[in-house]
Amino acid sequence: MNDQAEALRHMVRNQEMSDAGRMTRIITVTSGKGGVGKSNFSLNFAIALSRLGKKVLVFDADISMANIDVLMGISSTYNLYHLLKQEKTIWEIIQEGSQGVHFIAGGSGFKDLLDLSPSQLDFFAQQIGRLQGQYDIIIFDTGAGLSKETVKFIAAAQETIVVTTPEPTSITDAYALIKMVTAMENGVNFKLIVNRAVDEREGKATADKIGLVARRFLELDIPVLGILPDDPNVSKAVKKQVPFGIAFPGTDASKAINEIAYRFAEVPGSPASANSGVKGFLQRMFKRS
Ligand SMILES: Nc1ncnc2c1ncn2[C@@H]1O[C@H](COP(=O)(O)OP(=O)(O)OP(=O)(O)O)[C@@H](O)[C@H]1O
Repeated sequence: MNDQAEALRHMVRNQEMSDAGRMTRIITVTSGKGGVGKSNFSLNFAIALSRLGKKVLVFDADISMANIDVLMGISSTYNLYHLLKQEKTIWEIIQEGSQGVHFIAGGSGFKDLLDLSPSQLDFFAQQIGRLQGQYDIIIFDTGAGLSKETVKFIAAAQETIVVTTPEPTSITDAYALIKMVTAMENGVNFKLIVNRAVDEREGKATADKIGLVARRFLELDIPVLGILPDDPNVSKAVKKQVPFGIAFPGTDASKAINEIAYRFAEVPGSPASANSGVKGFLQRMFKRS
């Protein structure tokens, strides 16, 4: 086991007593179209929440195109692949990233998380179960589009954030994703992030387009969690491999994400029940469909 994993394991164990009652809020971040800024949002949202004193874990659940570690310029020795192969425990694949945010790097090599053998699935569920009470917020950053496993993450999470840009292709794909998930799963709690808006007006118009059709054809209300501006410093930060919230704390995108995190943290998640937290997540993730 590497030193960092050892240190994390001890840290988490030491906190087990005091944190046992923590109710973890589980969020899935997804998008219909690729390249809309989902991973940048997930990571910088986690950093902003961490600055507000929340203990956050980002789980890179994009099995084919994982890149949360790349966005932070951290090379990961162990990742999701090693957990799924039962080679490492959950504590051995959790790493500490920027601003104290913990993360699990995505692994490649698995076509589908749900094509695991029963013993691999058992191990996975048991290891995820160990996260119970350890974090305030766990963010699952999924791949774009609608794979079988993304649907499972969406169905299992308490809240699903759909990221879109104002481009018509992105809007169409975001709505298609919401529509397809709604046809398969009941009661998904969607929220919308409009990324790369040239101004507030364009952001609101984008949200209205999705909100209107969702209300009319799906009878769904999709609240807007926030609007992020198109900001050249985001791309500069990506090239530097430093999250934009850290590389450019005063830039427009950072200010917007801090506000979004503040509002998000203010509003409690669903009330605590047997179905919330990690336990509820696992029950929904592995329920027979
Ligand atoms: N608010 C923004 N302003 C300007 N550029 C942005 C913004 N958000 C994202 N980008 C640009 O879009 C690129 C893609 O972002 P990101 O990798 O987060 O998208 P993604 O949706 O996670 O992609 P994938 O579908 O491949 O997982 C970034 O490298 C950055 O250059």
